[in-house]
Amino acid sequence: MSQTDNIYSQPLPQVDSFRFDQQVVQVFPDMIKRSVPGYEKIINSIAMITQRCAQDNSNLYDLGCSLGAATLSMRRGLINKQNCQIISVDNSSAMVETCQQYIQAYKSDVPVTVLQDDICNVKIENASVVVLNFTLQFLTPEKRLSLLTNIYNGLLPGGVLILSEKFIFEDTTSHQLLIDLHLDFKRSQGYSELEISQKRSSLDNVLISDTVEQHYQRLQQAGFKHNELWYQCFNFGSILSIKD
Ligand SMILES: Nc1ncnc2c1ncn2[C@@H]1O[C@H](C[S@+](CC[C@H]([NH3+])C(=O)[O-])CC(=O)[O-])[C@@H](O)[C@H]1O
Ligand SMILES: O=C(O)C(=O)Cc1ccccc1
Repeated sequence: MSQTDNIYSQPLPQVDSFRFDQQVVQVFPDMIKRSVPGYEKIINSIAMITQRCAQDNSNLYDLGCSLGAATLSMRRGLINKQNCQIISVDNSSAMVETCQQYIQAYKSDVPVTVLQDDICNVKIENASVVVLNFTLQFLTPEKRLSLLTNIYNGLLPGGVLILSEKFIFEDTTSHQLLIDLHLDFKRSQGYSELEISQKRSSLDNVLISDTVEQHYQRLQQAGFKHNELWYQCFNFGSILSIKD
């Protein structure tokens, strides 16, 4: 299945900006598991949140689905729900192609549609669960509020948004320690100093993090009144937002 991520293991003459291309697709499950502390916990919890929050006759969205890990988790949470469908969206053609294969590999009665599109162009409608699992951070900051507003407007009463992100922290002492702990996590997963530093420069200006407070503010501006951090490990975490 997935290969070991060694994309940044050799010195590169020039480190290009990070892209979700075919090379990344080939190692993606390994890369994300070894780079994001708590990733598997969040993926597994998405099934539990879905089981409790999905509504009969509704749509569920996985925005920035990559290879569909969150889609498959949502689908596992949909047992005993009637007439639900999942719409999974990613703008990387390489991701979408392989995602289709992953989804088809597991049999299920729940229909899944995988779309190659910018998530900013997708109309969210009749939604009970929307997942943004480490995707919002890759959108230019100016586009973030309108996406969240679109999601809020497309959610049914009682519908939820699961928003997972890499955070920054206003308190510089806490910020530095949590960043260092993330680097320790990557070292513990077998990444070398060279891999860590080349990956970091490839993500410069590509992955733009906000503070938890900035997320709360933006979610409130979008209309969400109930926003709570339900999981955090170092500088990675996930917010659950509920529409009244
Ligand atoms: N504007 C956009 N429109 C559509 N897709 C986008 C856009 N910008 C970025 N993406 C896509 O968002 C995904 C982010 S990865 C999500 C992991 C997944 N959710 C997981 O639960 O495994 C997170 C990470 O690698 O840290 C990539 O597949 C991009 O192509
Ligand atoms: O690798 C990192 O340092 C990250 O911040 C997380 C990540 C994981 C997978 C793709 C891009 C970023």
